[in-house]
Amino acid sequence: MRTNLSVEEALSLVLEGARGELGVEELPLGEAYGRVLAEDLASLVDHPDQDDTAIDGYACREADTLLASPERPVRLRVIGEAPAGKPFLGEVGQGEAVAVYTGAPIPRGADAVIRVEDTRREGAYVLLLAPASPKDIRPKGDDLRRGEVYLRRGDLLTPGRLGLAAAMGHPRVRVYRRPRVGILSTGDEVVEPGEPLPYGGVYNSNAYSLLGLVLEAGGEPVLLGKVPDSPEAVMAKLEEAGHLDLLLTSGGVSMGEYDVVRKVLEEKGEVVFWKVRQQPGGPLLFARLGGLPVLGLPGNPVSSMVTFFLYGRPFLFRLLKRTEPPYGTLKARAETPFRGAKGKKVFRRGVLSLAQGPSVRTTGNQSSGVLRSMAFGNALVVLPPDQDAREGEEVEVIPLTFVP
Ligand SMILES: Nc1nc2c(c(=O)[nH]1)N[C@H]1C(S)=C(S)[C@@H](COP(=O)(O)OP(=O)(O)OC[C@H]3O[C@@H](n4cnc5c(N)ncnc54)[C@H](O)[C@@H]3O)O[C@H]1N2
Ligand code: MOO
Ligand SMILES: [Mg+2]
Repeated sequence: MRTNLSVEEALSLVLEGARGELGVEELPLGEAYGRVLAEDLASLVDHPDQDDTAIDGYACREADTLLASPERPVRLRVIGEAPAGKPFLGEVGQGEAVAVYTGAPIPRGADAVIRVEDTRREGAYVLLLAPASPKDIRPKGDDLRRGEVYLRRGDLLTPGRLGLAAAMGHPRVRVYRRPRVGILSTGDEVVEPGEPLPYGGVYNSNAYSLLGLVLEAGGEPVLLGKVPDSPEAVMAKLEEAGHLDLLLTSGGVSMGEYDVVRKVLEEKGEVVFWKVRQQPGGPLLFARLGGLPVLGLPGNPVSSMVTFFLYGRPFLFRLLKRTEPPYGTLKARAETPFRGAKGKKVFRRGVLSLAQGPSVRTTGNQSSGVLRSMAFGNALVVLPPDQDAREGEEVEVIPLTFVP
């Protein structure tokens, strides 16, 4: 078993463990929001499928209208109407115009449009008070070209991309099955919210913060409840989790006598590594139990969240072949000092603001037992080993919501 790894070594070992092919399912667009494409999508159509008008007005020949002005309007005969969806199928000749409505194809023979505000209707004629122009014509294929690929395998179906799949003409899409992620809390002291809190007890916050993080990463959380610090109970749960794509345990991976998760995995499974030179999350463990990858997250509420975010999220992104990285980093000005740690890479919790150019301030109490820092912080401030950051200095920040 390897121990005291750098963050980078630990992450590469976790990613090596993200093997295996997720299944694929085909869903109607209405059920595919937030899923990850398992196929490239090419457009079935040009969009717009014809040159069309961006404005309500009249389509005509530009050459007829060059001298039009309020003082000397140009008079054209209106030969038809083209509401969007009811194209005008005739041809526009010299001295003629067709009333067109936004989105309607430009009739044959016309090469310019004028907005209705710059015209005056007189019975079967229209007076143009200004020249017509091609600038308000949206050319065919301006958005999409038939046969061209716009969405790729691994793309997350965001609102715009779900709409784009529809604009391309796809009623159904093939997406990856959501990776199933078991969440198991451990510890005699852990109690479900709703139960009375015994002396020395703690409510099971890890299960729920991890549930949220798993959903955010595109996984399907499977709550496995909690087990007391008993090897048999832990082993039974590990077997129950055998068919999942990843198991997250929280607690029981530090030095204590009662840290059964580590002991069971050392005996029954293969521990890939234990302990990373980071804070929070130092006692992180990564193991395999048969085909089941297990991330043994530290029990402290901040540690379990930060270690899942830094290792579990990339693991799931790898399984989902995501085309975007699991998180980005950006430089920001430290508005408050941030303390580093000896020999460890540190992830302090901060509040990042982009308003006055990226700047970040501490959430306050940085104890890894203070979950508030993850409830009200929106970023991790990354400090290299043995380095502090003074106020005003530039620091590296990982936003907890993706900002490229
Ligand atoms: N002598 C040493 N002691 C500790 C070390 C060390 O290096 N030497 N490491 C510390 C660090 S760092 C961390 S992180 C913790 C991690 O320990 P465990 O993974 O064994 O976590 P537990 O001891 O089981 O619990 C830690 C803490 O978190 C609370 N907890 C546990 N599960 C939950 C849950 N589901 N929901 C909410 N809170 C939970 C638990 O009550 C403890 O307070 O070890 C340090 N010790
Ligand atoms: O690893 Mo711990 O998360 O610093 O308490
Ligand atoms: Mg412990």
